[in-house]
Formats: sequence, structure tokens, C-alpha cells
Amino acid sequence: MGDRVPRTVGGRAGADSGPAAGARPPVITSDEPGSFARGVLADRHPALVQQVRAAFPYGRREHEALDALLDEITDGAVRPLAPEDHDHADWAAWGRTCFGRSWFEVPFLWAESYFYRRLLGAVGYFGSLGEGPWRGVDPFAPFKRAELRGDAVEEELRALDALADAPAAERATALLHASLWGNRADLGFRVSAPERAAAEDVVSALVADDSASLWRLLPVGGPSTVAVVADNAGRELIPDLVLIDHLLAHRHARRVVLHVKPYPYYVSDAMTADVVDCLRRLTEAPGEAGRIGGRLWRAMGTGDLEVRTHPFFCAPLPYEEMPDDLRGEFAGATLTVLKGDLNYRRLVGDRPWDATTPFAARTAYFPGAVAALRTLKSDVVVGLERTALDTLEHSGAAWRTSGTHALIQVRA
Ligand SMILES: O=P(O)(O)OC[C@@]1(O)O[C@H](CO)[C@@H](O)[C@@H]1O
Repeated sequence: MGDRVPRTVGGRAGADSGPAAGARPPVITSDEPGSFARGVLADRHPALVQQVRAAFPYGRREHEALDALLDEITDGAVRPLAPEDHDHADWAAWGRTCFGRSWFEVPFLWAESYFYRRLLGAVGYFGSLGEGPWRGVDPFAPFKRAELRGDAVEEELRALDALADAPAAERATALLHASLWGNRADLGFRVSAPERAAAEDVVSALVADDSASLWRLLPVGGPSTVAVVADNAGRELIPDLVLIDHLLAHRHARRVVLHVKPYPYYVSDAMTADVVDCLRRLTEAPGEAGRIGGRLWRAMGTGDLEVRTHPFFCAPLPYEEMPDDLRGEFAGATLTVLKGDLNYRRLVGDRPWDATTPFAARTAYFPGAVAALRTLKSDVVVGLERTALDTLEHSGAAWRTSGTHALIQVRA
């Protein structure tokens, strides 16, 4: 995959070199008992292996590979890819400091990313030597499909009818919030924490809200191109697409580029096939949802909406290390909107920052204006006011990881 993805930075995944490394706290690892990161590796990943195994009539070879992966991620040391794997050279560089060590000791973000790569390998997603019956079969597709057909999506689509005649500003705010909170519907998040998923009933709160700056960057009738870096398919991508339709239809953007993953990742992350499934779901719906679907379908045809992908989106690296072609892409956008928790961790760096570190300082390297829309599902957060932080810390709630809180942060 990776001539366009930096390889030379592999060492940094495990070390702390690089520009302005001096003042940075160390990257998060998963070795601290009771930590969020440890729970993901110790509970979520093994549970996911079993869910994927149960979702397909895999053959003996795939079952054996899944058994081996399960052993490795629970008790073993991180093993490299086979030399014949198409992306062996990339991962050899990125994992230089990680192979042979415990999965729990290496950087959390690297371990998660590599786990998904290995899971795909175990179920034959990349085929062997370009062949193989399971090549290209998304192991997470059954979960994504079930969600798209579920009652929650049905209800959310129906709710669009009530919004159709709302004043533009009210509609804009509602759709921005729908896209933001759609990020809570993350299937990976539900694998080992159904009680957290039930937190949907909990009163939710924004810990930072720069939405006024976001709209200021996109005046009606301007020549804006908006890049949206998608996160999850289904219940998140549908409101993302509805928001994109609003940006185009109300002339906040002349063009939108939607960036998706090149292969299945973090369970429910969106790929091109998921965009197509969501567009179909919209176009087949009655009322306003169907009209939105029709407009988006046509926008794809005219180029007003374009879907793109890049290998970097599945690389275990922070955005600070993005390759030049992607940097150029984002530099050409009026605003880049990064959806979700993982994109946030990659944007600000997967480190236990002081939460009052300014968002603008952490994202100063980003080529152009950037907005993060994210529900909080991991420990990393920056850009909070001291008083807000103190209130959250004193609340006793798991506000950083439970998905009950969210943020809209913008660096113009
Ligand atoms: O990027 P997303 O879909 O919002 O969240 C990804 C996520 O579920 O995965 C990680 C744990 O596996 C956490 O960072 C986060 O909770």
C-alpha cells in the first residue's frame, strides 16, 4: 500500500522523537491495570475476534488463524506480518520498535491499528498471493448491515421530515449535532461495553463548542470546498451525509470531498461500499430522507460530492506525519472536518495531554482550517476551559470514555 505513506517514521510509533517532541507526554500504552486502553486490548479485541468468527462460516484455515491471533493478543508477543504480505514493508517500518514486545507495552494506537490489520489477515481479507475465497469480504459487514436496517436508523430518517421546513440556522444546528452524536453509534464501542451504549439515555453534554467558528468559515454562497474525514458507517455516516447535503443545498460549500477508509477498520469505519449502502438506504426512504438521498446521488454524478480514500487512513500514525499528497489535499480545502474519536486521537496525538492545552496549539501543524466533531470515547482531550475541566473531574463520571460527552473544536 504505502509508497504514499511515510515509512521512515515507524520508530516514532514506539518512541518519542520528532518535531517539538520535548514537551510531549509519552504516548499512551495499555499496560496500566484498570486503564481504558488496557480494557480495549484485554476485553474488546478478544470479544471481537469471537464475534467475527461467529458471523461467517469460515473454513479451518481461518479458524486456526483466529485461534493463533487470540493466543497472541492475550498472552503473546507482537509478531510481524509474513514477508509475502503486500504491506509487509510498511508494517515492518511502523512496527520496528514494537515486534517481539507484549501487545500491552507498545503504543495503544499502534496496537489497535495493527490488531485490525492482523484480524483481516486471519480471515483472508487480503487473499493469499492475490487469491483466496475470502478476499475482499468485509468481516464487519454483517454488523454494519444490521445497524443500517435497524429501527434506530428508521426513526432517525423519519425525524428528517419534521426538520425539512425548519429555519436554515435551526436545521443547520440540528444536523451538525446529529452528525456529532452519530459518532456515539460506533460498533467497536459496543463490543465490550453494552452498558456504555445504553448511556444513550444519559443527558449528554458538549465539553467544547466552537460551532459558531465552523459556520463562520463556511459563509453562504462562498467558494468553499469542505473535506469530511468520515468515521463510522451506518448510524454515523447517515447523519454525516445529511449534513453534507445541507452544506451543498444551502451553499455553505460548493464541493465536498468525503474521505473513507481503504479497508475494514475499527469495526464499523466507513469504506466506499458503506457510502453506497447509506446512499441506497436514503434514496429508498420515503419523504425528506429520500429527497436528500436523491440530491446526494446526483451530487456524486456531478462531482459536487466526491468520495476518496487513502492508505494513510489505516496507518498507525498521527496526522502530524501525514504524507505530502494528503497534506496538499487538506491544504486545498476551506475546512477539513475530522469525525470521531480515533481521528481526534490522531489529530492531537494519542498522549495524556493536560486537557487545558489549547486545541489550536495541538493542531497548528494541520494544513488549513480544521474541525473535530467527536464524542469522547478515550482518554485523550485538549482545549478545555479550566473551570469546565474541574467540574467534569469532580463529577465522578467516566466523562472521557463513556460517550456521554462530546465536543466541537475548530482551529480556523
Ligand atoms: O473513532 P471512533 O469510532 O469514534 O472510536 C473508536 C473507538 O471506539 O476505538 C477506540 C477503542 O478501540 C477508542 O478510541 C474509541 O472509543
